[in-house]
Amino acid sequence: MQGVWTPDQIRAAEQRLFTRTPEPQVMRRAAHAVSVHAVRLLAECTGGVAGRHATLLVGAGNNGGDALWAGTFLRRRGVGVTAVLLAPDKTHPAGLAALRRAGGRAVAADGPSPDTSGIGAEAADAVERADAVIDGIVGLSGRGGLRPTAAELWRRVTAPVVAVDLPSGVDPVTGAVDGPAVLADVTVTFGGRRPCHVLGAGAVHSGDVEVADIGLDGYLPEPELHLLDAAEVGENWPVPGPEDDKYTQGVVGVAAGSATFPGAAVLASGAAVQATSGMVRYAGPAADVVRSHWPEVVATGSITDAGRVQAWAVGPGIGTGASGREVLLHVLESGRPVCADADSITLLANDPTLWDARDPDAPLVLTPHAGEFARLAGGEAGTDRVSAARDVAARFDAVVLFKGNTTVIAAPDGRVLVNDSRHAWPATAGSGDVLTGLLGALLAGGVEPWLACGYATFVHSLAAELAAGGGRAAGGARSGGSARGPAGPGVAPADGPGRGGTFRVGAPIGASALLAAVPDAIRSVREAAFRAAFR
Ligand SMILES: NC(=O)C1=CN([C@@H]2O[C@H](COP(=O)(O)OP(=O)(O)OC[C@H]3O[C@@H](n4cnc5c(N)ncnc54)[C@H](O)[C@@H]3O)[C@@H](O)[C@H]2O)[C@@H](O)CC1
Ligand SMILES: [K+]
Repeated sequence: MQGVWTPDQIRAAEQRLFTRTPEPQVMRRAAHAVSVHAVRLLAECTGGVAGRHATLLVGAGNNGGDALWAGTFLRRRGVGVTAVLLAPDKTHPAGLAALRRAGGRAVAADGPSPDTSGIGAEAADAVERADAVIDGIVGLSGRGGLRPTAAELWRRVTAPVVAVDLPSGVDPVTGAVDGPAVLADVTVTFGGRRPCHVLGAGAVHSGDVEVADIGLDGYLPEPELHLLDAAEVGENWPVPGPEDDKYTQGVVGVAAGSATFPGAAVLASGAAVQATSGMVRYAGPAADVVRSHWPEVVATGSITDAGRVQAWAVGPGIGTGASGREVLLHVLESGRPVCADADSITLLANDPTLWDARDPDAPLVLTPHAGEFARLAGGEAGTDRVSAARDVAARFDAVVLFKGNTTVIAAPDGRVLVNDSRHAWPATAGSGDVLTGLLGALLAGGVEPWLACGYATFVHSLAAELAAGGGRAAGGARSGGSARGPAGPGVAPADGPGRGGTFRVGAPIGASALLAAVPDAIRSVREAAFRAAFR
């Protein structure tokens, strides 16, 4: 599992590090890592390094200092470097002196300009003609969107971008973007990811995040957030062992759908079938339809005849009336782990007496989207979705999987996992029903609920991407080093509506296609685990 630390945690760790290693030395280490990635990007995007030109956007603080030192290292590789200074009076003095000594040039951002932008002609030229841009406008101390001069410079950037620490203009803590902000191809950060690299729009603006070692390891506390990787998901996805039969792997019960709306039942049951080799039971009015789609499901018309299960997935399409309430009550009283989604969340939010039916020892997972979350919480989540999810998890003693482009998974004890899918392919009707089925299967397989949410979300998101045939591409950032491709000198990036990963190839999918891709997604994470084990 990878960690994510808040700016305050990072700053405190840096202060402890500085008692052993002088601050300028740490900065040079950070800057060297930035220069390494800038060299890589230059080589990939222009086919060369020496003789190319990098432009540094330099703000008032240490983030600008990092950029200036990175420029100094680039000079040693024969790269022409121009620093555009946004606050000439406050520019990091040692960094600026070092760049000048190395033969780099510095120009003020504002100055006599041929237009009304206020950007000096030299600065405009340096930005527009750059082969690569290094964003050192603002880092951990950033607040709000880019200020006007920085925004005007950014508007002129067409070259690939390496952001220092984080893309300027993105809120370091929440990842929110509420003004102009840099869209980076690569963000080089130090010691560990910050929340803005994985939350909300910040995850997209960061592009590929590279974590450089600056010696912080021994000084960092428990991370604020956690991220899963494919290998970890694959290693822990339950598959049958030599001693297993259909019962020992855990039987999952699905209570979803209605006679008039059987789709949710088909999708949730199908997801459970694809996720587990054990047994799936379905109970509800869509039993015939479920059976016809998934003959392996043991389906019955009534929740009271469902038989024994090790976990329940309940809610999609059950309705918020009396029959839905009966189903939910039965499931909550079963004493089994429950994944409660969709209508069951609305039922719980509307009728607090339902909580009394719950066996306090049985884990409960709630999987709200924004509207359901607001109903549960009694108000909108706002921009700090992590704190909001943590509060609701503690309040209801449940694991809360708060859906969104970044899914936030909070446990009642305060642990938080995030899944920064950086694509929105799962935003399609019925995709939540698939997630519910996956989660039910993992809970029935005995996976710890917080992790089960993380594994299910990871596979769900990957299945959507595989089904869509997605990946970032033309006009956008590199994806696995491929999107911009190894273009020759002078080859412009392909046209596209965005930079920094905002444009994606692939085609929209429906939930059935997502569901069909689940086995491929599981196969892919298991392969990642296999490769990691033999690395
Ligand atoms: N403490 C250290 O020595 C180290 C810090 N590092 C770098 O230092 C950075 C933090 O440096 P600082 O604390 O000096 O602050 P920053 O460089 O993040 O910010 C500098 C100033 O920019 C201004 N600013 C805030 N929001 C802005 C916006 N939206 N647009 C334009 N200007 C804005 C503020 O006046 C702020 O004080 C980190 O992000 C990292 O890049 C690294 O060198 C590692 C070591
Ligand atoms: K930056």
